[in-house]
Amino acid sequence: MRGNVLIAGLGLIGGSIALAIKRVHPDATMIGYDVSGESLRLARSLGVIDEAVPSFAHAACEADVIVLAAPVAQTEQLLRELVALPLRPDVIVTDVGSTKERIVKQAWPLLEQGVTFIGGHPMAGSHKSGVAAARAHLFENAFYILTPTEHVKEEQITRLKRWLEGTKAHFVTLTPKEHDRIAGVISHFPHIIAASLVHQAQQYEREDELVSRLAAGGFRDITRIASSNPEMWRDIFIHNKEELLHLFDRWIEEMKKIRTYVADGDSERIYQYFREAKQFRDGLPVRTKGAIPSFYDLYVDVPDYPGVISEITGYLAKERISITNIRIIETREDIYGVLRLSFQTDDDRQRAKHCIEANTNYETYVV
Ligand SMILES: NC(=O)c1ccc[n+]([C@@H]2O[C@H](COP(=O)([O-])OP(=O)(O)OC[C@H]3O[C@@H](n4cnc5c(N)ncnc54)[C@H](O)[C@@H]3O)[C@@H](O)[C@H]2O)c1
Ligand SMILES: O=C(O)C(=O)C[C@]1(C(=O)O)C=C[C@@H](O)C=C1
Repeated sequence: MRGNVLIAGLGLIGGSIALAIKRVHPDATMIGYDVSGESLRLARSLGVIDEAVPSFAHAACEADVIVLAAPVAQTEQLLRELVALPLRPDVIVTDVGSTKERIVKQAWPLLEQGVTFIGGHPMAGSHKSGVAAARAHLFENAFYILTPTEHVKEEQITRLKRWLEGTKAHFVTLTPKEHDRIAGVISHFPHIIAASLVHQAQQYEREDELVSRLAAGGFRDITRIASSNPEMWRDIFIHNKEELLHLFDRWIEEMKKIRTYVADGDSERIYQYFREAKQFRDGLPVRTKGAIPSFYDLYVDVPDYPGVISEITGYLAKERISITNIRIIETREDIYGVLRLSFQTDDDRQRAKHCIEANTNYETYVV
């Protein structure tokens, strides 16, 4: 498709959307706007956008598609600005914000003017921020929630999906309320838990500095998202306040329950608690990205000697198999460690498995 696509907010998500659109619509002109001149320059020099503009209003009036990709409070502000502008009559305005009710409410005056606004939320991301972390494939296989109101014609929704087909995401339509309720449980609330675990460790650290030095595997896994952008999460918590307050109450009840089992030394209930959680967690779809991103991981039991990682990566490089991530899991006392290699596709993972098995005696396994 041809046309001017304006991305307002050139961070991780705005940048990734721009790259995804461009790979399927090379004739479209990707125009970028950001309050940060630095992000704008970087987006231009990385080839994420074709043109960088200093004025949102001017570019918005010339755009065929407008993607609002700033933090949610700023997205509301951008929507207020759009209401006062003479936009093209067939423009599609969408956003990528992690909350939907307040944003869609803010878009009402636009909808009343007959402008197409379709709320959106690609349900994948990272704790990293900024355009340097943007990737065209970030949303592959992820759920991409759309929250159109009854004002929006079906053909406009189809047109937006066509623009976004390079994301290779699965589109799902929800009401803004449903969206905020579900996102509250599986995305927003977990971020407060991660941050609170880090606060707890920090308080203990004041008593014993070994705490952070020993913080390994499990703690790092469950708190990864505490490294996310605080500005973005502040705004999400302000937006989704009602759902989150409800979740705090339920969580406190949940903690009281499991606390009682532990206080009573009730081994059966404690076991059941973990078992039921494991069953539900293990049953979640693992090959689709989304709230829980899927990684094509391969685990390798490796002896702990210098050079073992370069030995393995060397074999993979010879067969031109690219690794997206590499990590030694847990510091263990025994002589074997577990190396976790992540790949972009299942095919790469299978090839890597055969390659390592053919060249070494190390055991490999897929979880
Ligand atoms: N990070 C994630 O995992 C994730 C996933 C899905 C959706 N989202 C949503 O996407 C949006 C962007 O998040 P991100 O992770 O890309 O953040 P980011 O920090 O990487 O990028 C945000 C960009 O917006 C710019 N910005 C701020 N105010 C602006 C304004 N008024 N006008 C134009 N640009 C402005 C910033 O300078 C920055 O470059 C947020 O609404 C967030 O809720 C984030
Ligand atoms: O993977 C991460 O780091 C994320 O936090 C991504 C995540 C999520 O909670 O799943 C964060 C916010 C979004 O709105 C969508 C995705």
